Amino acid sequence: MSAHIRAIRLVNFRNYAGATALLSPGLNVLVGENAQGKTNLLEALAFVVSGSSPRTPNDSEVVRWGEGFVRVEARVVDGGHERRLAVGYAPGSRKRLTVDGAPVESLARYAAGVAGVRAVTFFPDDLRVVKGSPSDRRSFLDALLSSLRPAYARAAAEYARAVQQRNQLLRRIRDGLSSERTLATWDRKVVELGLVLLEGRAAAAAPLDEHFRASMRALYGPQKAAVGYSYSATPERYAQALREAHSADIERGITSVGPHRDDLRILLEGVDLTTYGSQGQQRLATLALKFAARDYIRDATGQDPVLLFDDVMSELDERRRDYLAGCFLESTQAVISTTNLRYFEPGALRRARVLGISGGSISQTTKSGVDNGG
Ligand SMILES: Nc1ncnc2c1ncn2[C@@H]1O[C@H](COP(=O)(O)OP(=O)(O)OP(=O)(O)O)[C@@H](O)[C@H]1O
Repeated sequence: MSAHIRAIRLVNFRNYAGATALLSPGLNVLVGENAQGKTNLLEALAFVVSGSSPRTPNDSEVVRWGEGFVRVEARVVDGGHERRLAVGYAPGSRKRLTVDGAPVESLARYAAGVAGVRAVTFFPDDLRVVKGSPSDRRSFLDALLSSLRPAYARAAAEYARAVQQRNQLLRRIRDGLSSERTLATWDRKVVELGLVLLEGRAAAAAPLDEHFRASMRALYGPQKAAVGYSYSATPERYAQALREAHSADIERGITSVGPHRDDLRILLEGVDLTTYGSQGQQRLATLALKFAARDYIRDATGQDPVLLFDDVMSELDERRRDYLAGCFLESTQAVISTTNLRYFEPGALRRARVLGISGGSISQTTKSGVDNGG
């Protein structure tokens, strides 16, 4: 069986001064009124599993206002084995990541599942993956691939820096401060790193498409859905395309070709959902992409990631809600927030662990069903 989170402790995490929650395998429901801390608890679960927040690149934001540090601990059960994870951060110092008390020096390694557990998250902002800009879709792909391979995460970070430096050089050439001959060195570096990204993304494209189609069939309907990678230059043509763009790039002062210009196209019956999708279609396609990510991780690792989904039920019709509740119940572990328990049918709730969230505290309600959790 795949790993699941048995318990989490939050200290100074957003609106939580100090709180503990026990979780079960299968479905866990966080219920509470608006602005009580449901989203923050889901974020804390992702924070302790991956070492950073999926909602903000700025760690200081998760530190409770007026406090000097944040700490989140979790106990993860993997087969018969239990691991203790902890992420601590004080603004101005390095983030501290530990597994069973031993420091993990590299965030990329921690994020790529060193602790034996991964998460797929859904926050309302994630609708951007479908309706937002190409960079939102690239971030989705990069986060997924980084959660599987620290080498990919490192290449993505180095590639972004290399492109920035190349752009600076382009502007210097344009302003007559450097010679065009100096570009060749940067082209080589950019291509070397860019190819790591292109090859990783290309290898993921077909399985993601297959999983996305299957999820859309179940969530949306029989219409043909597809997700496809759209290149500014294919891996084979990349180096040449970069060379051919030299004079245009110098004129504009930006690198116009490479994985930082690519996109993921999300289609339903051939129609681009980014441009033409209805709200409901965009929402279901976002969810289907998240399930596709789950399936991709499962194929790659043999382990089910934990699903952390914020307020997914409210905008869906009853049939789709019931279908989703079934998926969550069958997951290794799903933690789902809601303002209203009526979005779950009674049979599903009986098999779920329900946690009440109010004003930054968590009340543990009992769970009749799969196990008694603790
Ligand atoms: N760093 C922080 N320190 C203290 N409080 C914070 C911090 N960041 C956010 N908050 C507060 O936490 C509260 C709870 O937010 P959260 O998004 O978790 O609510 P929620 O229960 O998911 O509500 P909703 O149902 O409206 O989405 C908000 O009032 C927010 O202002």
